[in-house]
Amino acid sequence: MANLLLQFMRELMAPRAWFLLLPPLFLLLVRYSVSRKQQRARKRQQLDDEDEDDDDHHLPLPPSPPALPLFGHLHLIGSLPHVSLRSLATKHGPDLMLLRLGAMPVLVVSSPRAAEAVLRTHDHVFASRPHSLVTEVVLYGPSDIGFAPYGDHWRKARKLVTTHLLTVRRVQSFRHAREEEVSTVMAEIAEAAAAAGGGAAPPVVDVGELLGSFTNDLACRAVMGKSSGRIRSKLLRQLIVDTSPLLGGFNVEEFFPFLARFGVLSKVVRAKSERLRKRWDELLDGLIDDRESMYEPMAAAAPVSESELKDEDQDFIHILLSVRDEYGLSRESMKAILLDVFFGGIDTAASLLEYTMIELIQRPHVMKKLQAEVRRSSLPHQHQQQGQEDILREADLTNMAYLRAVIKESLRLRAVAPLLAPHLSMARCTIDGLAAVPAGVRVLINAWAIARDARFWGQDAEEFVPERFLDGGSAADVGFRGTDFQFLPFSAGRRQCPGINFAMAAVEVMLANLVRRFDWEMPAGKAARDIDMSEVFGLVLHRKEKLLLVPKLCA
Ligand code: HEM
Repeated sequence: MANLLLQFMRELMAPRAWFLLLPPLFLLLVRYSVSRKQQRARKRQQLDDEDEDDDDHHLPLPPSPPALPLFGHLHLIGSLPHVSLRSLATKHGPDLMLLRLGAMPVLVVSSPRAAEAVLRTHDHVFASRPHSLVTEVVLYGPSDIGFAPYGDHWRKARKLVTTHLLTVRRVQSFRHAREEEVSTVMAEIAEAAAAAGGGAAPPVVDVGELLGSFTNDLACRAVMGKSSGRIRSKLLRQLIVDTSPLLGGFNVEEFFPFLARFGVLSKVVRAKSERLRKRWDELLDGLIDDRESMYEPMAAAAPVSESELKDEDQDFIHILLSVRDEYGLSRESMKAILLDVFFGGIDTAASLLEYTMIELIQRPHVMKKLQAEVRRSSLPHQHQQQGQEDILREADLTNMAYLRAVIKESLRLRAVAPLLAPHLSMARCTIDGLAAVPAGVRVLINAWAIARDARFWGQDAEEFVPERFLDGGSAADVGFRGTDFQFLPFSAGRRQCPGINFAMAAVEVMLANLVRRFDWEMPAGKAARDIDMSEVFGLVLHRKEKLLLVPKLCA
């Protein structure tokens, strides 16, 4: 896809859609030219009406680049929207910029000051999500947390997740599961590395695949108390990859809701989403049925509250079943929440780990420094359990400041969710006394651009320099928990990611072990600087190519 305009043309060229679209397109063009002026006049009037008693009522809308009729600014957005939006913002709105993608108004936020206004000062106004046919179908309503509009359902579901599923205590209770999974991955890599002896070609490991199965198995153990098995694991990861672009918020039918109203386009999108939902249904119903068949007889014999569940029964499905009545949870809501956990838990952490490995392999001095820290601090043999790989445990990581700095730097430079998730303005709002944002505007916070902006990070903003986060470094006091608006990998405010602890625990222990146990090299004939960094945009950014590296067992 060269850009969104091309994507639009491609949807139109779908064999069944083309002829059916002619009459609505014609009507659309007529309607568009007639109504454009009226719309502008109405909008101006609306702003004036809303603000009769408001000193700010003469505030302008945020700046916009010149637009095309009908398409608005769609033609300016390339296949990596966060990159296009950064270039546009530099020229037209370094803090705030108002675009029109088709018929959809979009506010682009590109500075910490503007991000703070949206995510803290006016959080209550911007805490909703735009409606989309895709989330309506794939996420059952949406009955999940991540895409639900702001309101009672979202509040309840969010409370359930933050007080029952992703608490600090619960995340700690998965420590053994994490360590076991790390141990399994280390054994697999060690086996591959050992196979290289006796003159055989050096083993090449698909690092992305290993990390993907690691985060996948961890999420499965949290959700259902055990790994998913190879086939389910593959199915799950493929489903996530297929869903991510649709949830990224750059879908044609969202730009042209009036086209969708004519039916044809919405039918195409609906059919695509329904196929996806059917695949999710099969998987999630299977998982819930499995656990329900264990839980129901237990609950019938002696009803158990969540606090009475034994540790080994504290998987998410079990907990959801035990609080089902208290929260009035339907089967659909349960599936939607599980989908959020899989979606949030698998791809994001795997992607972060993969990008971190690339940064390390491309910067041997950083890799050496990190290896020195994890190798110095390790006390592996005291912890080794029978039949398990000798790994660094989570308790060994407490004082590893460089490990944390490397992960933070990776979160900064390689934001896995570059535009966070789309927000929606629920009412008209004036920002910083600078500009007025109407109600019903989709809001994209370009966390990727903000985190690479030399105005806030210095001249080396585009460089991978973990030292900036160490004591005495320029960003020593900057954290990712939503109080520093130049660094928002998990966002801030009401919609902030509730999975931070879950993600960070997995990433830290895995990265520490990957670099402690092995030295990593590029396959023969390849140089680290040649790693292909082409990416596919979605809610989570993916690299297109596999990351193949050669592990060498460290003596
Ligand atoms: C490196 C890992 C992760 C990153 C970078 C990340 C990032 C994000 C971001 C940027 C958002 C959107 C915030 C907004 O719209 O303002 C989000 C939302 C969310 N994340 Fe994460 N996430 C990660 C891991 C996880 C994990 C492990 C889980 C669960 C197990 C999770 C569950 C969620 C949920 C449920 C939401 C929706 C929150 C809401 O709308 O109220 N995430 N995450």
